[in-house]
Amino acid sequence: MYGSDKVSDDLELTAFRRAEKKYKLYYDSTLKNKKKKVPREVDLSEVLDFKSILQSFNTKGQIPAGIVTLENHSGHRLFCLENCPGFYFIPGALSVEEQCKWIKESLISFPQPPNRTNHNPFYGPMDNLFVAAKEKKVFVEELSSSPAPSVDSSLDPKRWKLVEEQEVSSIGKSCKTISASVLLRKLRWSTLGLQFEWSKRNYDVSLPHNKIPDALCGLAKRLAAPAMPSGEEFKPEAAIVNYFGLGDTLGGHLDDMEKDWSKPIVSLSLGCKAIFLLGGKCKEDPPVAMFLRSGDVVLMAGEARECYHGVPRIFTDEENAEISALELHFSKEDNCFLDYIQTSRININIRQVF
Ligand SMILES: O=C(O)CCC(=O)C(=O)O
Ligand SMILES: [Fe+2]
Repeated sequence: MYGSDKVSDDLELTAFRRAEKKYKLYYDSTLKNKKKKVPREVDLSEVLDFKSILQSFNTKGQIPAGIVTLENHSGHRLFCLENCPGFYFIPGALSVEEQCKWIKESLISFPQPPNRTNHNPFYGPMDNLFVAAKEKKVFVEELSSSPAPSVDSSLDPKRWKLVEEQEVSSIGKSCKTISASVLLRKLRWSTLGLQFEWSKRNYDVSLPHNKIPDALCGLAKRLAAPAMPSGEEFKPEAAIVNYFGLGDTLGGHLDDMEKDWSKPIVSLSLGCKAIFLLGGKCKEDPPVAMFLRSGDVVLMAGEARECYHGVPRIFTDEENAEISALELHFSKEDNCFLDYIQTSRININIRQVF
């Protein structure tokens, strides 16, 4: 494509789409670097950095124009944007211990049935994916003529059996196999509490579900408090856990399937640093880009719930991922968590549905 065509093509895109393109991971393929993929350089100078805003507020009492700050009951500093009422950013709201706890839960217990994941339609409800990946197990398709009825009626009735790596060679070549570690890498979401049905873009209350775990419920209630209508307590009824690997993005969208938009969405960031885009009520409005680091929390309530938002980029390189505290913590534990989080980001967003 000629340069001039590219410019006019870009002008036809919405401002939100242009920002997504600006920050997305692309690789430069120069002749010299045919073998090694080199990420294209991106100008990050316009990305809001609440960590440094917090630092300069704490040291010099300075705050950039258009940003206001307040303190919550646990002494955390919150930042709001003057032109986006209902948006709150709490840098470093979660301690390293809390971050590690929620990373582990996101990998071990949140993808467990009856919670559903992006793997359900193909593989059916899947137990202990993380442990299976750690033990290098392999899923083998069972070629049964009378498959057991599955919990989720939309599922492909094929059933998958977990076997040890060594057993694979003794299984007929006609059976499909896939290693648990590949499936763990391909885990993109799990849903907790009331189950969100992506195909219908709605909650399907008839699907079996567990309540949001008490500890997550308590955390969400505490974090949500500053964004709640006065005198009301947040009721966490559903959560979506997003798993991002290098190159994964979350396109611009609105979360509009909950009944009462005065209630916030409580969004926790874990693992590698990301860029978050907060746009306006239409995609033509230019979005604000900001960094989301492990431990940051975002609340979106009221008008902010009507704003397009998305995640065009995560950073997994040593300099930009900013996960050294997590690495230190996990290096004393199981290597599997360390391996996973070094190239991943997890987002848990908690919602009141009714
Ligand atoms: O990953 C994030 O920070 C945002 C997630 C989000 O917007 C969503 O799941 O609706
Ligand atoms: Fe969202």
